[in-house]
Amino acid sequence: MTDSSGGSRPTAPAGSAALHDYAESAIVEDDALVAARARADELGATAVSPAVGALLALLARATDARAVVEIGTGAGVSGLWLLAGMASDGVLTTIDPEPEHHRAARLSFASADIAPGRTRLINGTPTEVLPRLSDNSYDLVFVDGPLIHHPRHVAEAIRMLRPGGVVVVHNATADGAVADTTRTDPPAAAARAAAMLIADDERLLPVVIPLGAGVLAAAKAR
Ligand SMILES: C[S@@+](CC[C@H](N)C(=O)[O-])C[C@H]1O[C@@H](n2cnc3c(N)ncnc32)[C@H](O)[C@@H]1O
Repeated sequence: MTDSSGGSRPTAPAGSAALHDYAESAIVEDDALVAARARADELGATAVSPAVGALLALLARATDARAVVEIGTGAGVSGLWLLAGMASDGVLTTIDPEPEHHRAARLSFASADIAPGRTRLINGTPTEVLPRLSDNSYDLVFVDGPLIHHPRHVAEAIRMLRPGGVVVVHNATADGAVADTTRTDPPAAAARAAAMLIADDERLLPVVIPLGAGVLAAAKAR
């Protein structure tokens, strides 16, 4: 899905906004993703940007992911990207409390010819559902629910990750507020608390990736 055709590929100019634009415009989404993105817009379930999607696929492939948990299904945009990078027999477990979002995601998965057995959609709030998922069992956990719940979701994600697994937190900088010590509002505090849970865990190797709404990724020691 990356445009490697040469002639029409944008060149990378200097400057962080231009670099950001370049990173996003270098990714070309297929028809199923374009349709899923339109469903997400209709529902107001803000989807990951194309570059964040490509990063999810890359991390799924790098971890040879067979068991992935997603917190916040939306209309299935990030799910499609995760499935694109996962092993062909991998299963995506994706959790969302909104039945309408799951209906849209089912359409998105079907229109991309994803076999029904490769997705497990769990309707419920992640704080109720996650404690039922096993410790040390998942290759990748993607956290993309409401920012205010990130600390609880990240704590569960760390517990569920297998050694060598990767946690990916979306909207991790709260639009940059996480670095501004004067910001003590609940979203900024939640983003900071989630980041500290990761920073304070010696088993985790973290990095902040300035793509889309800001991504924090961390690999668990083997
Ligand atoms: C940003 S959207 C997810 C977008 C999706 N990951 C994608 O990129 O296509 C956040 C999702 O979290 C769900 N959500 C709402 N309330 C929630 C809650 N209390 N806990 C977890 N998820 C919730 C929403 O229904 C919404 O679908």
